[in-house]
Amino acid sequence: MDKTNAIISVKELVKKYDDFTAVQGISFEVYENEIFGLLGPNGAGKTTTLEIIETLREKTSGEIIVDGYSVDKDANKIKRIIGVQLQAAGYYPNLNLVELMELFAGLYGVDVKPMEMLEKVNLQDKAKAKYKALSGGQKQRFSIATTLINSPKIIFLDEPTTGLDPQARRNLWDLIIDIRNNGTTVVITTHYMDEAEQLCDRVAFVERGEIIALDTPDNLIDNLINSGFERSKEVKKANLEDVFINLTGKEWREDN
Ligand SMILES: Nc1ncnc2c1ncn2[C@@H]1O[C@H](COP(=O)(O)OP(=O)(O)OP(=O)(O)O)[C@@H](O)[C@H]1O
Repeated sequence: MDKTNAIISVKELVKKYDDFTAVQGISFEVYENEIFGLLGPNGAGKTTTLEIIETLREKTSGEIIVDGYSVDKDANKIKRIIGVQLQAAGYYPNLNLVELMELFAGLYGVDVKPMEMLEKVNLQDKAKAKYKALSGGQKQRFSIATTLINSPKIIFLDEPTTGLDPQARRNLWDLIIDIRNNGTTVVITTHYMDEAEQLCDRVAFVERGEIIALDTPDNLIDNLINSGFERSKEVKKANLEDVFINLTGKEWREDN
């Protein structure tokens, strides 16, 4: 696995909404086959940046290359090699999961076996269930399965675990790691720092449209400690989430 081959290259990206500059000339690379996290406060510019890379939003200036293709010249080629989560509103609530998979496969013009796609995200038992009858975790897993329909080289996940219980989050982490291990690059945004620490090979912190740090979670934490940082409270060897998982188990559950 060549970790230093850039599959996404963003140079001096600027996005203005009228006179407000949401993205202020950021540059970064995402390496092939890594899980890359975009972190930062609400309104920092993460979704804007992702949607410009996904060719869904126009940039103001800058250069973006995705797997050798420029967003300016080859947006359609980029669309073919990426997977993007749809907003839930895009799912017809009265179709079952197999029917929805067939619909999406038709839209992409690819031939996939719906059951195989559902198996990838452990939803084979829900094949005949309607989307609206799924739990929050199952909905997220289904939407991740739809990103894989066109066998993409890169998938983009915008806050995929927001609102999920601890087990469902961990199941989703395992799933995302599996997807990476099978050769797909993953770009993810999250507001959960424990999640970024567990999941991401590298993270970029975005603040007011600028990248203020970019490194592996380990290096960022070590740098902070080396600068003399100490937590104000002694950290115990377990936290309340460990208690939750210990009490309720961490295996796949019917409803998460
Ligand atoms: N279509 C738009 N028109 C005007 N301003 C916008 C538009 N979309 C986003 N913005 C503004 O751009 C800034 C960045 O928004 P963006 O959604 O990219 O942030 P974010 O980092 O993804 O935030 P969150 O964590 O809340 O999802 C915000 O101030 C937002 O209000």
